[in-house]
Amino acid sequence: MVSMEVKNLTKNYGKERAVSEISFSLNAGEITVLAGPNGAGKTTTIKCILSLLRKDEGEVFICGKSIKEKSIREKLAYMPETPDIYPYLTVWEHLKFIALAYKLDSWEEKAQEMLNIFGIWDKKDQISKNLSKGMKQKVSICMGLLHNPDIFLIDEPFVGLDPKGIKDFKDILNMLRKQGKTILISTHILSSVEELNDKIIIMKKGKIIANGSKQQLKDKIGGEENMSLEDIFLKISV
Ligand SMILES: Nc1ncnc2c1ncn2[C@@H]1O[C@H](COP(=O)(O)OP(=O)(O)OP(=O)(O)O)[C@@H](O)[C@H]1O
Repeated sequence: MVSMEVKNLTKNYGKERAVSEISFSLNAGEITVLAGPNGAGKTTTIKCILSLLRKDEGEVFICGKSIKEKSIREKLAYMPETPDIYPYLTVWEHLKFIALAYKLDSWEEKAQEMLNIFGIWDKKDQISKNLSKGMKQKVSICMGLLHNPDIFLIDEPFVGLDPKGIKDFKDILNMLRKQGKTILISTHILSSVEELNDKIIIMKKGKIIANGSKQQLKDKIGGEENMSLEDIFLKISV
């Protein structure tokens, strides 16, 4: 089932066209990997979807409804590459902030469970300024999960996480997929999503140059059976 549809999205920075009339859809219960060389337009695309950047043209629909409706935007969670957290709030206050913003009831148990999964429960009263980069990333992930959104847009999720953090986050992504959530992961580290993709979208110079399952992309280039996602990407994008 299609849960998000992007139609003809275009974004210019001044005279430079960063994203050029791209269209794609994301399905519920699937993980889509958004890949592309530096400057391909991946972050611009995600930020336009979230209305963090004003798009020049195009429309985004969530379950058939325009993303312009505020209530629809609450279905989304964004996990940026650089954790967007407040230096003088404690870890727990960040989660409380999300609970207040989304008017959540009985959020504490879930918040505690998530902090435990990521091994940062003992940091709950620490101000975020003093956390390591990976710990900040974990707080940002917990914030994204707390309001139980349906669609996750995630930029470089594994950069900065330690091996256990990566494994825990992969387990969470798999669980969300099983729950029927929609997940878009933008990453350069394709080995990290080798087992974690249903569809791959490859962008280059603001355009989509490939879109399909790993098998479909492999067939497109006549690749060998055991070809890795990284090899497929390099063959298509270079
Ligand atoms: N604020 C900005 N002002 C002007 N140009 C920008 C701005 N942000 C991005 N660009 C340009 O838009 C294009 C797409 O950039 P974008 O950051 O979306 O690419 P990306 O695929 O996310 O790259 P990376 O993998 O390096 O993070 C690039 O040519 C970049 O220089």
